[in-house]
Amino acid sequence: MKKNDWIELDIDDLGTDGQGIGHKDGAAVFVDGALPGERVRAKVIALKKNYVVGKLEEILSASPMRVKPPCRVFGKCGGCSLQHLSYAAQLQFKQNFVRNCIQRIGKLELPVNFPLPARNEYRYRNKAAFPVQKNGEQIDIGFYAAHSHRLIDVDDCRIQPSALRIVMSQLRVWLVKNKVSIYDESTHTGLLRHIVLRENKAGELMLILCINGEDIPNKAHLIMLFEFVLPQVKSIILSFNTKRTNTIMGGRSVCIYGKDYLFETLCGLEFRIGPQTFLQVNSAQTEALYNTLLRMLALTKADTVLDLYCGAGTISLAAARRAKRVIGIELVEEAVENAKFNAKLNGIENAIFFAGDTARLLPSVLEREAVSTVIVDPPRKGLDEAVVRALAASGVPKIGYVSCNPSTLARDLALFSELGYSAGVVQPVDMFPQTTHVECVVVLSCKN
Ligand SMILES: C[S@@+](CC[C@H](N)C(=O)[O-])C[C@H]1O[C@@H](n2cnc3c(N)ncnc32)[C@H](O)[C@@H]1O
Repeated sequence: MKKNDWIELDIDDLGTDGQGIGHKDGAAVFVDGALPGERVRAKVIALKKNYVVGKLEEILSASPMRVKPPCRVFGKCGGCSLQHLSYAAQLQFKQNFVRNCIQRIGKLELPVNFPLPARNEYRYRNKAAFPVQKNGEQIDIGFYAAHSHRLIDVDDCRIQPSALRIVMSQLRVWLVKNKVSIYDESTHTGLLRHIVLRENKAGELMLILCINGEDIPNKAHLIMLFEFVLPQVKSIILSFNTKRTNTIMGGRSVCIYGKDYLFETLCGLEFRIGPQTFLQVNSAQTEALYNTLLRMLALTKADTVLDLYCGAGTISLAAARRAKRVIGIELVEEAVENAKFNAKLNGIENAIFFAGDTARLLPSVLEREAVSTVIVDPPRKGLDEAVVRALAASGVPKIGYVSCNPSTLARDLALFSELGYSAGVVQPVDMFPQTTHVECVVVLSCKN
């Protein structure tokens, strides 16, 4: 095979980013947009050391699992990668993906259940974050194309809140009328960098403008555009981010309209959520995730629970109702303030929270407290090795691991297994339909 060759091949697998994988002349060929069970014609566009990249030119025989993607920028935008696959087949893909990670990375043989399906296949996200770029005279607001910083302009996104459309059009009016300058990452000049929208289950919205500066022009006009047209906007925040960084939010923020928080109801509890505070992006499915974890942990009023990476205390407070006592640890101070507030708001008196890095705070907490169960819900990079070693050295009887990345989960389970823990069944929970992402819950028990 050489570049620009036309090839025909059968697709027999899906890659981690949702690309179809077939084989030709002994090489794996990755073809974006092709599905297992299909015969396709592709043009060779790159020959890498271990694989070939083909561009889909024609589907010669289509998979019965193929569906028509509803989004007009599907295939261009780097957001969703599975809109062309039926939802049932997406779930099957996710189960296989988790199983492969556990076997290949973790070298473990664990039962992996079929994923709990999401209640909504579209419009399920409660948070949208869009970069803004100047494109000649036009302002592009949207998503980056896959593996690039090239922006695909969008006026709606099918997995985001439906209010997004109106938010985008009102923002464009304000941007143009007030000649708001747009951030240019190559020169580190210009004001507006990102737009973030959060929505709670009641449909209330928080709009966050991430700016490279200290203020925006004509705030009154911006507020007026939302106050009358979209009264669901309860909060407008400026987040100051003047660093040369890919991080979206800056460390400081100020509320210029309404309140600097939204309330969300999860598992029958109320949570105050600030602009910096992590919240699972699929609120409806978050309840399924937490209920799955709590069912698998089977907490009793004798348990002292340590909830690591606790965010605004959402899991902690749901666990506190079933346990003797809960201790939460979280890096972001605003989230910890919200967690403390949320405990009071819900009349929960058996939960306390500490702000700081888990690896730093963990040893002293484990020494002080007779912890019977630990919950970990780390970011995608998984657990620091020091955290796994500290937990294993403490001999805590039970660990509930919530993971948004099956690869790092498998790596961490392997280390726990070496250090005397055995993992039970892995339960994937689909929080992210139309994408290859999947959340997993697994409970580990100390063997001694
Ligand atoms: C996947 S979220 C889980 C949050 C919470 N359990 C929930 O369900 O909403 C991971 C959390 O870990 C926090 N975090 C990241 N690094 C941390 C660290 N080194 N120590 C403590 N918390 C950290 C993040 O701020 C975030 O709130």
